[in-house]
Amino acid sequence: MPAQQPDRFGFLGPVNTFCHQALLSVPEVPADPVPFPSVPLALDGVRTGQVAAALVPIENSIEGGVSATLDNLTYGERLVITREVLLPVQFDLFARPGTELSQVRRVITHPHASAQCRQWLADHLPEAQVAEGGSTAAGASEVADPQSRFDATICARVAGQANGLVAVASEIADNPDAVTRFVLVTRPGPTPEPTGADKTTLVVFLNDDESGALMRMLEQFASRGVNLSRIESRPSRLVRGTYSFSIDVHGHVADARVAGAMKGVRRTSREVVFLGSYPRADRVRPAVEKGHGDADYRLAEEWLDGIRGS
Ligand SMILES: O=C(O)C(=O)Cc1ccccc1
Repeated sequence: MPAQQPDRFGFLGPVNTFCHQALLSVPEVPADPVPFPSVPLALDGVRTGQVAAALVPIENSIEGGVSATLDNLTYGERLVITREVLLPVQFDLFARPGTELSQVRRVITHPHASAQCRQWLADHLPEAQVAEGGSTAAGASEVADPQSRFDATICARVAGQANGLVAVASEIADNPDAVTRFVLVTRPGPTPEPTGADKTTLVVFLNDDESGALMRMLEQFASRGVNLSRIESRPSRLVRGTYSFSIDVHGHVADARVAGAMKGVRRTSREVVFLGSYPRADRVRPAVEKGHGDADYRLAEEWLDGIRGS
């Protein structure tokens, strides 16, 4: 069993991945974070107590959700998100010194990096084979090996330079404003206090044989003025041909309107997985619609208690 580092945080490594950069951007992270070669291994490191928490990518603004993270959090032993970190990402094509762009035949990188440079690759390296690496920095370290069968990698500048590579093309992302969202994940414990600018992540398994089940689930949020910032379907591993919905909700489970919506969804769906309430990275506070504030719920509760004589 790997050494226990209960005061340290893990991340998708090796050093100089985007994930590493995102972790270093959080001021209160303990020193010496621990690199893991994949998202499942980083999350298992948290489950076994090897590290206290791990930062992993969950979504990027071009390619969408990171399935390795979404599925592991849904089906693996329960973990919760306690924080999110947003990182603008820029990609360069790095190769061993002396390599020309025209000589690049084989590229290795993380699939989310190649996906975000798809058009550039089609325009500039239409014949190149692009292989999947565990991370962008792992790709850089592979290409740095003179015996490597790969000629180039798509990675962050810091990863290319740290591995002694040179940029054969710079800023090759199809969308220069791409942002990746990372989440800090821990074993279940106290939910972070509400800040007024929070997010809640849920996975909902609907009753698939009921027509309109998705619409009724969305109504639970809409009727309480609760906005969603992400909803995506993933194939359900429980019943073939069915899907779960991974959802980010604006608000905290301590907000009465969010709790009310969650109870409504729980009553009317097959299963709901709570993956945590945590502060929003952009600190934007949602406008609470009239009649949906905590005080409104409290007054209505007191009114009903009065009627019931309780
Ligand atoms: O491979 C990395 O560097 C990561 O942190 C995963 C990733 C890959 C591409 C864009 C953002 C994050």
